[in-house]
Amino acid sequence: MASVPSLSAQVQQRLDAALSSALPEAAGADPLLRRSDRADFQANGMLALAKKLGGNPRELAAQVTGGVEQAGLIEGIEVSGPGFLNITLADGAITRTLAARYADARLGVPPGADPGTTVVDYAQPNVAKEMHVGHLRSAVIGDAVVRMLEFTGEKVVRRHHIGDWGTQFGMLIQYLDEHPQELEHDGGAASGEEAMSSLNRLYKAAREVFDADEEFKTRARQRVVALQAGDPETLALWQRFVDESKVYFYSVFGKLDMDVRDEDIVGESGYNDMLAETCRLVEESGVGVRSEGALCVFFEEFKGPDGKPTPLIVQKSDGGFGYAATDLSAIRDRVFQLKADSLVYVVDARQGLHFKMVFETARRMGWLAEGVTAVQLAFGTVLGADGKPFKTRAGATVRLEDLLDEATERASAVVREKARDLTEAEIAERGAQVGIGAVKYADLSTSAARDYKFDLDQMVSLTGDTSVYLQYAYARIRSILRKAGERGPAPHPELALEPAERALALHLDAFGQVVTEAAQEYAPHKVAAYLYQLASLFTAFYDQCPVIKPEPPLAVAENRLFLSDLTGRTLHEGMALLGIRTPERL
Ligand SMILES: NC(=[NH2+])NCCC[C@H](N)C(=O)O
Repeated sequence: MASVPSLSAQVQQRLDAALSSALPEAAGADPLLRRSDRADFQANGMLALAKKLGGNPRELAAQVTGGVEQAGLIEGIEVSGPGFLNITLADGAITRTLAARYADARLGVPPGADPGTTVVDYAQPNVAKEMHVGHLRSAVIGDAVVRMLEFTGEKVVRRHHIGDWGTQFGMLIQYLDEHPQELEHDGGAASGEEAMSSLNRLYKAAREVFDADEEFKTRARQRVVALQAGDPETLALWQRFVDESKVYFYSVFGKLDMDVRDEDIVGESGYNDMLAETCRLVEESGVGVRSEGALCVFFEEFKGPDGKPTPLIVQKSDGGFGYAATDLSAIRDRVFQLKADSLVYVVDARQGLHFKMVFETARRMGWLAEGVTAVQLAFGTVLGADGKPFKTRAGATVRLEDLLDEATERASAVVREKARDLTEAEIAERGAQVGIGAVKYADLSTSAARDYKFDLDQMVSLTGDTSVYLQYAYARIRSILRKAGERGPAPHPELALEPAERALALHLDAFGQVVTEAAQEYAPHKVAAYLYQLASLFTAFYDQCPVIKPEPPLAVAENRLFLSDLTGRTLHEGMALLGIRTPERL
């Protein structure tokens, strides 16, 4: 079923028609329509237009006003101030539009007009290493971006570009070869925590031998060569590190309630076969030049942290390939094999220079040609309460699993306090949904580029801009609908709307536009801000407009139940786009 145009789209259409018949030369000009508290909508576009055409804005506004078709949609339209149009909608039109929305499973989010293929590079931890809060941000933001894009009809290819290749594996593999029992677990598969702690133990032990024993060092270096040459025995040992790490990754992603699929994990090693070719192309085209043996691309425009222009090193002087060669190869794969027209990299802002140089190199190579965009969705740093990068008291990186477990524990305490008739199992389940939701929402509700403070107390708070507040609003709506008994939700366009009903209804109308914009801009925080406002407007509505007690007339009750139900569904869908659960009861 086709989505119903929003009220603002309907008004826009009538204004466009009036504008082009009043002034054919102004056809297509943007009337700059927005929500307003003075009327329902305000259009400010006449000012700029009059300036451009050299007329009087108030006169132009009056002329357009006279030509707007009002029937069935607009109750009043008047010119105010220097030439604004204030537009009030007919109550019945508002309710009718939302009633059509009610029957639309997409809640007014239009399927993308021209869907393409987007590769989202996110949730990319490193093999044999602990995940940190930066990996959490990439996972949470990337997951929301994927969900939003998919909902708007875009074809999405997920890529978890894990760090699974490089010289550091020589030492680890050699050590494992000499101590094969190190990654063996009694009783089958290890838990994520066990997997990571054995990897940590192994890393430490290997490092110690590596630093103390020259002969081991030599053997470790030979292992790097064997790995790069594709020696089967060496590859098999390497694979054990990858598999062990995946047990750990999956357990963290599982706790985050994220579904990561094996086929989407294409780590650095996945581009190994392309590296030599990538370098050859870069060198032969002249885009890269040899400098002291290394293959470099130079830029006037990008300066390193020291203020001097830094080159992108595609191949080191010893012949080794690094991070950049892999990313350049990944671009070729994504553009030419996966046929992507958009590439999004959800990566820490501190890798900004790397991506600028990689994208510019790919542009010079013609790999990122017209019609293909590449952006880094750069995110800021997670800070501790002290405003410094988030660390434990002892200065160590915080273990992600501990963090998530603590969030769940705290949330369970909040749930238990409020719970009247929940079993322990239910409390644990809700605790996880609330706790993980809180961590995700805190991350998603600030724009990605900004740093934010990791403050669990604030995150699980019932008041303020938190996921718990939104989850409670949802659970409250579900409870109202259950309590309504015989009376059910039904729209009544014949009824006049109270101000709080009207404000809620007009906000509900905007969902499609907000989601479309947020998806296009890779900006989940816009959805979060929308939902917070929705929950706040619902609270005001529920305070001012009785739904169940004192019992309103049947039609009024049904109409309010209808607004409540649509609010609930919108909250549910919006939270789902952020990857956050909305339990039926809390
Ligand atoms: N295509 C990419 N370079 N993606 C980002 C990878 C992030 C890297 N593994 C890290 O932990 O920092």
